[in-house]
Amino acid sequence: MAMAAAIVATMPALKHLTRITFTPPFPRKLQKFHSLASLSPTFTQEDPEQQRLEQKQQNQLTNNNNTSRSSSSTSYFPKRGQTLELVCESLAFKGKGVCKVAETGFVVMCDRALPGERFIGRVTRRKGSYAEVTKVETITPHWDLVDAPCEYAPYCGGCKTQNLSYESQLRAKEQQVRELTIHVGKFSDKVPEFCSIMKPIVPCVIQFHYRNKMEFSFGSKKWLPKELLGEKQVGNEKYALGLHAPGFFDKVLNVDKCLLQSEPANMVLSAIQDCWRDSQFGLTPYDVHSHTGFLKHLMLRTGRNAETGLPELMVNFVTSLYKPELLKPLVEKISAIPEVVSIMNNVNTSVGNTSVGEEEYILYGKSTITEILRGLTFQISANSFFQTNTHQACEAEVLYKLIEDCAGLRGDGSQIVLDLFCGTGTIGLTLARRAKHVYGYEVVPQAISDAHRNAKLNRISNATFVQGDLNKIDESFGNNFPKPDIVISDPNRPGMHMKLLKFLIKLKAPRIVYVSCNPATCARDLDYLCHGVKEKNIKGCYKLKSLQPVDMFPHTPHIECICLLELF
Ligand SMILES: C[S@@+](CC[C@H](N)C(=O)[O-])C[C@H]1O[C@@H](n2cnc3c(N)ncnc32)[C@H](O)[C@@H]1O
Repeated sequence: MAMAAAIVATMPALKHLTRITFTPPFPRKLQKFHSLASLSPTFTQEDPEQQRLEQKQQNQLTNNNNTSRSSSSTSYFPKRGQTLELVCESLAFKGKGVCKVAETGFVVMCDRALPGERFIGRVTRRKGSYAEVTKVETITPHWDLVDAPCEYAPYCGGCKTQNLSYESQLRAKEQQVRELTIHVGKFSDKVPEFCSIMKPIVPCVIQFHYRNKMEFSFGSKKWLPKELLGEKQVGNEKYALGLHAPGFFDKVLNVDKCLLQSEPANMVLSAIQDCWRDSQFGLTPYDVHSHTGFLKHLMLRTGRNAETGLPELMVNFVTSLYKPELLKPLVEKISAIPEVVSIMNNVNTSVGNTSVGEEEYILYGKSTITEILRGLTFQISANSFFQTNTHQACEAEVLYKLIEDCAGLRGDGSQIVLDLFCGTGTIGLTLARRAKHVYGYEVVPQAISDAHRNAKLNRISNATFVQGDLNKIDESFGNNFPKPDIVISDPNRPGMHMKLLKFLIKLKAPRIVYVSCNPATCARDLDYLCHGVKEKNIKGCYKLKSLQPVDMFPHTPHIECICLLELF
């Protein structure tokens, strides 16, 4: 694969606006990665391959349950529209409740059903060996019920488990990782070492205001709860700014405040909510049906000033056109908030729901914000990935400390590190101080520029970052770096591509640290690396030494895992 160093061309300043044009053709490819950053499940435009995989894994799990059903009831399959009385037993993918139909043991999945909850569900669709239901009515609530502090919690697609005690959330996540490791990863829990491999989940001490990045959508159709559906909404009252309501790609739940993001970010959100519908400004939300309208998304990102440690904020307006004069009143209002140091405009003319623009403009301040991590300073641009839980990743340093411990660098400066899916270089640069050289690979050109800038900023000269798509590697991949002693792989939710897995099996680096934000694809990839793929005549060559779940996302179904693999 020809991997070219990133080129992010900066065009001459246009009056007060700086225009940054991206190297084509990457934005099309990025759509799916960045839409995954959203909190709303409906907003995510997931890769069909990923959906097939999740479906397969779901079937594998439910098959396990469904094959243990009594033979008299194995023919049972509920009909579409049928109502059933159900009890939720546990949580599975995307936080869906796993329930069994009494006397048959047949498994159904229900969004927003929580462990212990008895409810009436209506069958909506058949999916492989199981069925999906929607909740009609709760008969008795779930165990460990707590009051959800957020007023939007019953509807919002983000915090699905806010009214489940945090201890129960942790238990459910730990159980989910364990089940996936056994059923998808094919690791036996009957062997004595299984208990020592599976580490208990690391909780997150701060359970609110932990997210440093939130992406809200502008919409022309406000989502309303059932009880308000009759209310007439005229003109701009129909407009909304918030998160997509689960199940509706075209309806937006209006939110004035989000308890997951920082206080300054909430100040910005509230300031924008106060005025964006004002007809004198002529601002319109983008309509996903007619493909008209101007405002698409609002991204708020919180960092910290490297000298003072105080919060600093980036505001990114994603619009369908480049019309900075329309944004001027909003820019004037929010630039008055002292924490706001950067206001960006990503212009996205495509009909897709992505927040990455083909062009990016600075409307106010600088084009990056900073964050401090393990004594290093990182500059982050609007479209670069950065771990979203600042406390767990940066302040308490849980995640990066665990990664460093797993990497187990000797510290004599003799070892080579390969940092796959390196983003802005955070993992590689924190390891570079103890390594001979770090080689990082990443698809987003902006993230690669950030990584170069971050290496320079921290006076690290033993790190090389290269832009390229790790799903498209060919035989030549690996020719440009020496054999690594340690591979770090930190992919997005779809996990690693088969080409990359094959490369790693052939490469045979002594150690792999696999950092994953999707325990399902993580289990699949661990299975390939450790057990191989019979049909493809690929032999696995790694032993799973430890699997450590970390809660980076309280109240949401997401789980982070750090796995250590060693060559047998
Ligand atoms: C979970 S993030 C990890 C980033 C980084 N390791 C960190 O901790 O900040 C995954 C990264 O993989 C990148 N990525 C996604 N798909 C990729 C691909 N096919 N090839 C290379 N990089 C990819 C994303 O842009 C993102 O920066």
